[in-house]
Amino acid sequence: MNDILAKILDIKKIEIATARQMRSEADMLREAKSRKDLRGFARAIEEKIAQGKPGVIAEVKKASPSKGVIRENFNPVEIATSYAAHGAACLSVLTDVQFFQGSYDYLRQARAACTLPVLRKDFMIDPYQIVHARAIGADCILLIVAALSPPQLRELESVAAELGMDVLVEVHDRAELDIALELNTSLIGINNRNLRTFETSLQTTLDLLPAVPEGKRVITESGILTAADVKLMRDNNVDAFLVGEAFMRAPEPGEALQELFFNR
Ligand SMILES: O=C(O)c1ccccc1NCC(=O)[C@H](O)[C@H](O)COP(=O)(O)O
Repeated sequence: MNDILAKILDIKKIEIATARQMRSEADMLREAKSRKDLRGFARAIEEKIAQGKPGVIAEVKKASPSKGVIRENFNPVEIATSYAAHGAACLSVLTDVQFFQGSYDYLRQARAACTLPVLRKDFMIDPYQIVHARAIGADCILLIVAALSPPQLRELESVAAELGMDVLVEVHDRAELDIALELNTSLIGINNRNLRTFETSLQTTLDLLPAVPEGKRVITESGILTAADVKLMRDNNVDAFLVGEAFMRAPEPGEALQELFFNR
């Protein structure tokens, strides 16, 4: 495993142990199960695509390991409202504090500001985090194949399913894709960014596409910056996108979304 991912996962283990001491899993589970406000994440993407539009997961991200601070003037409520007004299907909100300057409050605030389903974008390695994700309002969780063994993936997917949540499983190469295809989820995120080198190439999505069977929904992630990038993907029948930086660097993130995806 590469250094940055290993470092992130080591810190997650400490965070989870601390969180468990502060609040028991049983208590968190009660809160998660008491919420009756699930929003269908996969369904929202499919609805956009059924209308002939791209399904855009719009990211709420202040900073990242590869880019440092991306957006100084960071207001999750304004960003979420803007995304919702300009045709996003869903939100992705970074909750990792140390590496992405995210926060649980950002997720709560962004979700409360609109009616879009929300992905908790974090490094999930333990059932506690999934229960916590639902307790703070998330509708979907991310599972990164590079960070988890197949039994862990199955366990975490089943915890999410018990809570009614959707799962986005993320891959970067063919071996990871083969593992992801063993899961139940339809949402296959192909991350164009190599998390070891941070090199980003849309060719990653194009290379893996032929190996994805019917019935799975490919979401191309990372490095979508221009109209030409969107066209390349759509010309290859990729209709779902996860985009952060291109929107976060724009003065008005929702307008940037509309410009990139809908003013064609
Ligand atoms: O972006 C990073 O530096 C990074 C490093 C280590 C693990 C994950 C990382 N990024 C998370 C993402 O997947 C992106 O936030 C997401 O795909 C959006 O990408 P972009 O449109 O390029 O901001």
